[in-house]
Amino acid sequence: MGARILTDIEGTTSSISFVRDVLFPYARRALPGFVREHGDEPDVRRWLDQVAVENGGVCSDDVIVETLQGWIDEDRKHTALKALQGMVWDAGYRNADFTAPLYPDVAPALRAWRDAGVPLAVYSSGSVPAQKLLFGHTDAGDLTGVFDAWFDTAVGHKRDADSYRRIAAEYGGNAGDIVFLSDIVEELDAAREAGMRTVLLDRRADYPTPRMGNAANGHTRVESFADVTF
Ligand SMILES: CSCCC(=O)C(=O)COP(=O)(O)O
Ligand SMILES: [Mg+2]
Repeated sequence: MGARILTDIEGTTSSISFVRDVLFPYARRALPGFVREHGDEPDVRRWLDQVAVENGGVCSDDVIVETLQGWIDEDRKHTALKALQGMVWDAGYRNADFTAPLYPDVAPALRAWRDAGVPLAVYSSGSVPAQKLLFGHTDAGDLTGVFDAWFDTAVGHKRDADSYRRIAAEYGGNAGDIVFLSDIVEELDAAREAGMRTVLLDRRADYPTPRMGNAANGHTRVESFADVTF
């Protein structure tokens, strides 16, 4: 079987600043109103209840919202936060409050790989619905159709090799056929431990100092999707 691509989002297909300076502040601002309006819906309540449990049990929605806002400030990759953020961003994309900028090399490469028959998948800490929203509203159009599979922290955390083993089992093929693209060395280390091939995206806009030598920890290093080979 040939190569299969698995890509991260933040720092890999889209800038860190889009996620930190646009998406996270939007979610932070919109969360109180969202919880007031939708907090009784079972699909929302179950995530709010998980946050309450982490807070030691029963607590008010105001406390839950403050907890979630604190987690946003810490960039915590908690599955409940990520699920709720995705629901909040839905309104932002639908109202055209923002679109998702991709690095300019990303859409052409994804389309070319797709046209060449290379399977494509996403693995992000953002929930699968949030991933689909982002790729459905990029500045290069709706790219959801290029992807064959989507993975989030339901398979486990991104620095844990077992997450990549689960992805390999679900995505199909051998782990060694999967090429994981990410800006985070610790994620690439975990993917390599699971047998995947790895490519470090080292984008100047996100990482002003090039990560050469030890800083790349043996992972193939590129600055653009145009330079990814497999
Ligand atoms: C699905 S877009 C939002 C990305 C996000 O919430 C996040 O935490 C970024 O994580 P990634 O694993 O893509 O670096
Ligand atoms: Mg990333």
